[in-house]
Amino acid sequence: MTKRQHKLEAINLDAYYGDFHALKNINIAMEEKAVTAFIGPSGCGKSTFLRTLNRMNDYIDGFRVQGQILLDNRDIYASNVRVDELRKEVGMVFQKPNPFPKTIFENVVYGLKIQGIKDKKLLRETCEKSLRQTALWDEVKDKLDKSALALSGGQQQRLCIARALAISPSVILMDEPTSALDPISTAKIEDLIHELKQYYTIIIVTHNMQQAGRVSDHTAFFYMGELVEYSKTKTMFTSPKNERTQNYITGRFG
Ligand SMILES: Nc1ncnc2c1ncn2[C@@H]1O[C@H](COP(=O)(O)OP(=O)(O)OP(=O)(O)O)[C@@H](O)[C@H]1O
Repeated sequence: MTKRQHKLEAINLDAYYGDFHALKNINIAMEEKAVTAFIGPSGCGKSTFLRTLNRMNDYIDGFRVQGQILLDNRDIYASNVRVDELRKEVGMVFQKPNPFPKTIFENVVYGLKIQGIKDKKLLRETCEKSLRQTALWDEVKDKLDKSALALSGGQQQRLCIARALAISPSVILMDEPTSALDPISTAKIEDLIHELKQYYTIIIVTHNMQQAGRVSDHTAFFYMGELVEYSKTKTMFTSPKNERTQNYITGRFG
């Protein structure tokens, strides 16, 4: 078997909100075309870390990082990196589905249009392909010109994933993508994650340990800004090495 590549890597990464030290010397290498889950109690730094992976925190006043994040071995915080290019490569899906108040079609092709792509055939083809990838095509193909806001919450989240896929990223960051969804919609997104990992590197923040167990290949446990343990998901849930990990996954705190 060929050795799997590391798609993303953090090296001695520290992050601060002003004086507050939110991430402490994080070292982790995340595998290509696999799912990595970030777990840990509220406020431990999962979202902060996820957002450093496409520089989403750049918008926050007083936020700064030290150390490196390598994407395909290139430091994404290097001065010559174009953040708009980075975000094309590293897409993001948020906790609450956030479609724009536009048609389904316009939502999916939004990123392409921003890039100046006007070719109608290309836009239509990309729209269909992305909606098929998120198993939404059959449900919406007859109402592409209807408002995305009329879709159910679960459909809206799959639409947001389709919107992220339309710009051909290689990494998709998901910040608690199912926490606002019912169990059936959650199962659909989990199935989707399973399909998508053939083509994409997926990093997911989740509060739901069963979900981490179901969807991820590797799991990272964070606690108070530190990466406490990182291993294959099976190993983490059957024989965690650290007592804090054990306490967390057995529900003793959280
Ligand atoms: N914009 C901000 N300004 C200042 N501090 C922040 C900001 N965002 C997060 N923090 C702090 O950084 C720490 C980590 O927050 P983060 O949102 O990354 O945690 P989390 O593990 O994702 O939590 P949750 O599971 O509740 O979403 C927390 O102490 C939080 O209060």
